[in-house]
Parts: sequence; structure tokens; C-alpha cells
Amino acid sequence: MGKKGILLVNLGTPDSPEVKDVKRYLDQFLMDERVIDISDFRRALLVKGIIVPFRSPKTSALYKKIWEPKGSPLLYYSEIQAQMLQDKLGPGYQVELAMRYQNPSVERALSRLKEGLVESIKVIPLFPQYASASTGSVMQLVMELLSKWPTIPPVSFVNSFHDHPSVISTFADHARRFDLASFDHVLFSFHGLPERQLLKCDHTGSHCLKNKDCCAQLTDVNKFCYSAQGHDTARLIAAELGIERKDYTVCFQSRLGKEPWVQPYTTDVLKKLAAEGKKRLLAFSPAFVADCLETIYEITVEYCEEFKALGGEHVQLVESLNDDPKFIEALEDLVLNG
Ligand SMILES: C=CC1=C(C)c2cc3[nH]c(cc4nc(cc5[nH]c(cc1n2)c(C)c5CCC(=O)O)C(CCC(=O)O)=C4C)c(C)c3C=C
Ligand SMILES: [Fe+2]
Ligand SMILES: [Fe+2]
Repeated sequence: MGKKGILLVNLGTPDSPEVKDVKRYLDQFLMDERVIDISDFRRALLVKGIIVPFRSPKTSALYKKIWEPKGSPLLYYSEIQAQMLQDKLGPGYQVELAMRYQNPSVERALSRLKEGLVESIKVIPLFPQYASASTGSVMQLVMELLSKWPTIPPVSFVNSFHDHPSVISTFADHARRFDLASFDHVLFSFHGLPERQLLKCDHTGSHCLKNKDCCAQLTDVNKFCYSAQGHDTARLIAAELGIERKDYTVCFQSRLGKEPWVQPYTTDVLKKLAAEGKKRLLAFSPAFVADCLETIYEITVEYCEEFKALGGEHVQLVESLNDDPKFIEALEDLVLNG
């Protein structure tokens, strides 16, 4: 019997924090039709004419602040996760890691699986909640690349794992490293998404954003909704930690552009909590399985400073799943049963 191929795919990061590499990364990322979902002509004008030239120097400066001797945290944690999963699954499996943008490329990882003569390929996009811009984009690229192979092996995809018990309990374990009673409020701050992309994913056209609580419960109608899955992740982590509903807020960070994104925005929530006299916040970022620019810089530095300037005292980030063996158990379970 041949080996089974496993392809883990995370979002991607620049090859280095230098402006030229950040430009190449942002160009590939934001030219993806699922990320900026407007016409090809308008996307090219916006991305190549405005965002990449103006944003890259700023983004490069941020990457320089989080870059470590071993590289970008997103990449090195992903590499560790892939190695730990390989060790756990043993010689019957070939685990490859790829990044949707930049390196290691999905094309190269698929070639390595082909060279390894795997009998099947299971793709696990490393995003707990499904979004067209993340999971959907990985699926599309893998299908496009495989469609050019003369022999297409049996292939399957994990769609989401927002409620996986080991994922939930790993986040909860990481929060228990702190004295939970010392915090005034808990944030579940998810990466943002344009509202338009949520609406497009509502196949009924009758549910999403039709009332302010449409994502509060996961049902058959919104089961693939990024926001509804995020609310479910937050609900499950809060339940495991015994955090009452009034003591946490689900919010969305990292907005890009002027159009409305999924709300509430994390910055608005910080303002509201500071105005209510809250001083110490505990912040989860459960859209990611590894710490990255969005957690290490945006939450730990930017949001913390913003909150302090508003009269707060501290925003404490809960570490992501990173190299926790319990998360690798979740990945193993997705391989075997997902
Ligand atoms: C949960 C997964 C992600 C979704 C969904 C997503 C959507 C999305 N992102 C942008 C724009 C940017 N995102 C940036 C960084 C970034 N995004 C994710 C994940 C998701 N993005 C990660 C893991 C990271 C960090 C990568 C790292 O190297 O650490 C950036 C770059 C940083 C910056 O310039 O601010 C941009 C830009 C859009 C437009 C979008 C959905 C439509
Ligand atoms: Fe992003
Ligand atoms: Fe929704």
C-alpha cells in the first residue's frame, strides 16, 4: 500500500520583511479574486496602483517588528505543526506544508506528494472557520493545480474545524495560564471580512445580515458562514471556561478599505469597554491556528496601546494553538475522521 498524502495549507507570509518581498506577497495575496472580489480591472487598479505601493512600506515596518531569527512566526509555527503531525501519523503518511501565498508554494507541495507516489491527498486549510477568502481560495487553487495532472488521485478537503473539541480546549488551556478572575471582559477578536463576502456565502439570500443577531446561532442556513462559525467557536471556548455571555464580546479586526466589514469592529469595542470603565481585557484570536502579525502586533501592541490611551490598563493576548500537542491531536483527528 502507498502512503496517504496530507497537505496542510496556511495563508502565507512574505519571504522576508523587506519592502520588495512584502510587495510581492501583498500583490499575490490581494490580486486573488476571492480576497478582493471585484472585477479584474478594478482589482488591478486598486491593488497594483494604490494598495501595494502605499501599504508595503508600512506593512514591511510591522513585519520587521515581529520577525525573529527563525523567520516569520506564521511560517515557523506552521512548519513545526507539519513536522509534529508527520511524527504523530508515522510512515504511512506523507505530510507536506504549503502557504496559499508565497512559500513554500502549493504547487511545490503537490509535486512532492506526486513524487512520493501517494495514493490519495487530503487537504487541510489551516483556518478553523470557513471563508471564501481563505479556505475557499486554498480549495480553488488545489483543484486548479490538480486539474492539470494526467492522473488525479482521490482528493478530499476539510472545510472547517471551528468547533473541534481539541481546538476549543487548547484555546481554553492557554487562557487558563492567566488568572481569569483578574480580567474585566473577554474579547474574541476574529480577522475581519467584507460584509459583501458574508452576503455572497448566504445561498438563501434571506438570512445573513437581515437582523443584528443573524450569526448568534449556527443553524442549517448559516452553517458555512464565517461569522456564525466564529460566534460558535467563541461560545464553545467561553462555555469551557465558564465565562458568562455578558462577559465576552465577539468582534472583528484588520479592516481594509472603506466598505463595511463584519461588525462590531474590535477598535469600536475597545472604545465602548473603556467608556464603561473596564480596565483589563483578555483577548482570544481564534481565526488563526498560529500566532502571526495580526495577533503579535495588532492585538499585543496596537490594541493594547489604543486601550491604554482610552483609560484602560492592559489587553492580554491568549497564545494561539502554535506547537501545542493537543492541536496536533486535532489535526490527526481531522486526517483520520474529518
Ligand atoms: C482567517 C483567515 C484570514 C482571512 C479570512 C483573511 C481575509 C483577508 N485578509 C485581508 C488582508 C490582509 N490580511 C493580512 C494578513 C493576514 N491575514 C491572515 C488571515 C486571513 N485573512 C493572516 C494569518 C495574516 C497574517 C500573515 C502573517 O504573515 O503573519 C494582510 C497583511 C498585513 C497588512 O498589510 O495588514 C492584509 C493586507 C483581506 C483583504 C481579506 C479578505 C477579504
Ligand atoms: Fe488577512
Ligand atoms: Fe451570518
